[in-house]
Amino acid sequence: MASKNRPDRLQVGKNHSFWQSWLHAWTGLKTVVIEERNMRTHLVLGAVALFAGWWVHLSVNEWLWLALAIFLVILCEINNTIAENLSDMITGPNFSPLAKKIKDIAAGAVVFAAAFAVLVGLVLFAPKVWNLIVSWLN
Ligand SMILES: Nc1ncnc2c1ncn2[C@@H]1O[C@H](COP(=O)(O)OP(=O)(O)OP(=O)(O)O)[C@@H](O)[C@H]1O
Repeated sequence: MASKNRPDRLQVGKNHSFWQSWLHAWTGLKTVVIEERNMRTHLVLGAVALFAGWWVHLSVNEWLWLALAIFLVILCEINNTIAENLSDMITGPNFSPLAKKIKDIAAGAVVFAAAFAVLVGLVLFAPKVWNLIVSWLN
């Protein structure tokens, strides 16, 4: 079947419009959220951090650091999912030392970004929580 006559779900050629590109990107994002438990965990923790930021009245700069930390973790998780799917597509259910290397490194990037997020969280929230505790005690 000619590429441009295929139903959308069988498309293999280039997108025909910005809208179609956007729709496929949106489908990709939904797929990561639906298929990856870790992504849902990151989203919940990110939402908790955003709520905490609203609660302690972060400044504009602090919001930017928090947003950077959340976006980095999500980007790395998306990247991790791409690496997992590519590996699975190539190796299938077989053990492959290269697939292991690729998946472990991609997972390492997520841990690296998560460590940055924890650091940002500590720098932003620890002093404010400490001040709150001190004001409650006095
Ligand atoms: N085909 C394979 N060959 C060798 N090792 C593999 C293979 N598939 C998975 N592994 C190992 O199992 C681990 C987990 O696999 P995979 O990343 O597919 O699962 P996951 O639960 O989605 O991981 P994550 O928690 O990073 O999202 C990999 O990091 C890798 O060490």
